[in-house]
Amino acid sequence: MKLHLGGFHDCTAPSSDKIFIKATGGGAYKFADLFKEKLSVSLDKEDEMECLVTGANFLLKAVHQEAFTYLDGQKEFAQIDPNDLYPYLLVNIGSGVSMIKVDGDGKFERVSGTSLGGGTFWGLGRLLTKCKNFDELLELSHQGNNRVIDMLVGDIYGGTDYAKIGLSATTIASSFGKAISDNKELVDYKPEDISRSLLRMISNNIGQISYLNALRFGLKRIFFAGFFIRGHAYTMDTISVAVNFWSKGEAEAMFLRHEGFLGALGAFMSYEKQCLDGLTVNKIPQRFPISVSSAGNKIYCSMNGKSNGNGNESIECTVYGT
Ligand SMILES: Nc1ncnc2c1ncn2[C@@H]1O[C@H](COP(=O)(O)OP(=O)(O)OP(=O)(O)O)[C@@H](O)[C@H]1O
Ligand SMILES: CC(C)(CO)[C@@H](O)C(=O)NCCC(=O)O
Repeated sequence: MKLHLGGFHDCTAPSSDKIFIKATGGGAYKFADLFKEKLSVSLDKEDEMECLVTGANFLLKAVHQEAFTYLDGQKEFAQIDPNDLYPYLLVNIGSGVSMIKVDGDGKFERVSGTSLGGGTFWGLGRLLTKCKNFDELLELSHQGNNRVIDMLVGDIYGGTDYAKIGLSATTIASSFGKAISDNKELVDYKPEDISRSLLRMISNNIGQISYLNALRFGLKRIFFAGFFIRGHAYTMDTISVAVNFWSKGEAEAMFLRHEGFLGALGAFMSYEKQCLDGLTVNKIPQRFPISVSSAGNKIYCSMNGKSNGNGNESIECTVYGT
C-alpha cells in the first residue's frame, strides 16, 4: 500500500523513528510492532472515539449531501445546518457497536454500546451458513425470507395481528424462534433464510438500542455509521424500520455516505494538532487521489478524485489548523 511513503517524516528523530503515521482503533495497538518491524513505520495512536467524532463532525459540516435517510428503497439527502448540528447520537457499527452522544467539536460521551454488532452477524453467519466471506453472506440475505425461521406475531396468534398492543401479524415476535418447533436440522434451512434472519435480528436490535439511547438523552438525530453498513440497502432499511417502529415515527435513522472511514478520517485530521516544526508531510503517491501539504501550522489536504458517477466520489476538503 506504500504506507511507508506517506505519513510524517520527523527529520529530528533517530533514524528508527523517522516515519510515523496516525492510526486509531485496536489495530493501532495490536499491530504497532508489526508495522515497525515490517515497514519501519511508527504508529502514532489516536483515541478511537475521538477520531470517530472528529471524522463525523467534519463530514457532516463540510460535505454536501453527506447524510441521508433510507426507507422503502428511497434515499433522501438530509439538509444539515452546520450551525445546528449538535447534539446528535453517533452509532458506529463495526465488530461491536458504540453509541456516542456528540455535543460539539471534541465534546462527546460514549453513552452505550452493544456486543451484538457486525462481528456477530458475520461470525454467526459464517458458522451457520458456511459462507466464505462477508459479501457472500450479505448477498445471500437479499434472496432470503426471514419468516421461515423467525417466529412472527401471526405465528403465535393464529395469523392475526395483536392490534391492541400495536403489533401486526408480520412483526417478529422471536428472532429464530421457529427453529425450536420446526423439528428441522440446520441443513434443512436455506442459508439465504438464515442470513436474512440474522441481518434483521442484528439490525433491529441496534436500531432499538440506538433509539432508546436517543430517547434517554433527548437526541433528535441518530447517525449510523461503521463498516458494517457499507451502503447496503436492506441493512439500512431494517435499521430505519426499527427506529421508526420503536419511536412510533418520532425519530428517523440517518446514514453517512462515507460511513466506513470516520475513524481513519479523524486520525488523518489529527495531523493538524501536531506541531509541524521539523516535520515534512510526505505525499502519498499515485494510488490515492490525495495530496497533503503544510505551511506553518496549517495543513491543507485535498482528495480530488474524479467523479465515478455513483455518488461515491472522493471528497474535496481543506483543513485549517488554528
Ligand atoms: N468485506 C468485509 N469483510 C469483513 N467484514 C465486513 C466486510 N464488509 C463489511 N464487514 C462488516 O464490518 C465489520 C467490521 O467493521 P469495522 O472494520 O468497522 O469494525 P472493527 O474496527 O473491527 O470493530 P470495532 O469498531 O468493534 O473495533 C465486520 O464484522 C462485518 O460485519
Ligand atoms: C470495544 C470497541 C469500542 C472496539 O472498537 C467496540 O468493539 C465496541 O464498542 N464494542 C461493544 C462493547 C459494549 O459496549 O458492549
